[in-house]
Amino acid sequence: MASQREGAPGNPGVPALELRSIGKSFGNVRALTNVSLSAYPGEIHAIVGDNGAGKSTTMKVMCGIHRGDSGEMLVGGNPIVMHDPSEAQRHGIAVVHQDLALVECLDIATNMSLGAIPRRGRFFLDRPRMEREAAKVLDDLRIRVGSVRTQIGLLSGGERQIVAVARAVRLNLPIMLLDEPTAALGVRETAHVGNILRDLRARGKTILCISHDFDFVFRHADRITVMRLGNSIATRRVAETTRDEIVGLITGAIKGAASEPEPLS
Ligand SMILES: Nc1ncnc2c1ncn2[C@@H]1O[C@H](COP(=O)(O)OP(=O)(O)OP(=O)(O)O)[C@@H](O)[C@H]1O
Repeated sequence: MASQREGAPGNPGVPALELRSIGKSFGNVRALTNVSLSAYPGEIHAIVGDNGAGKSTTMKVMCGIHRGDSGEMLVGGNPIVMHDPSEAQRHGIAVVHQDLALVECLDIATNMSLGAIPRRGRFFLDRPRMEREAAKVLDDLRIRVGSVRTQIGLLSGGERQIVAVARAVRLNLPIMLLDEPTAALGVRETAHVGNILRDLRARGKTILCISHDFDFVFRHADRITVMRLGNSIATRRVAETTRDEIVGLITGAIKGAASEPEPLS
């Protein structure tokens, strides 16, 4: 059995989440040919690539929306098969989707509880607890979006994005997947999300994050996996690569190698 020390930040140990040679087609469209990556506890792992490279499809495989046609997914070293996205939480995976998946006509507290609604007895919604828990998570993350009774539809794009991140944080699961978490954010909010992810990393969580935002990736990520034409072609430590190298890998100007460095030295 893996010791606690193995999972600690700075020690490679067992990957929290691993993809091995995942392939996925939609009819005649080969979205993924061969995607392999390993993300470790205490790591922020960015996934980058050009439009259509297969990043979102990879994310959807990792959260149970799609199943690979080939290959394997492992959580904590154990192979898993998800039949439905609702199974992701059971495997310790929280997700922030690109479309945020928030319900506009519901308030912040309810949205933050979706998927894990606090109840009194079997049937009754525990509204006070729901509001208390949502307010505490927002407060802990120093997120100021007004009352938790505010309807999501009244929030700005950036505020919604932050609420979606807070909802995933509230689940307190070991693995967090984020698809373009800073897409709608200004400079200050982007820095805030970066700090939230760093806090989670310090608590030993595994963060996998699709991003086009190189500033964000180079400031916050530990490693970067580059995808190209449905393949994971390279994984680099941020400390040991450059933007030029990553751009070269994305565009094909630099050929990827099969080798994958261990997470942190
Ligand atoms: N449900 C689907 N049905 C058919 N083709 C799909 C489907 N989902 C993705 N694809 C195709 O798979 C390929 C990879 O798409 P994917 O969305 O994973 O790329 P991406 O790297 O996330 O791109 P972007 O940065 O533009 O979001 C594309 O050719 C896309 O058209």
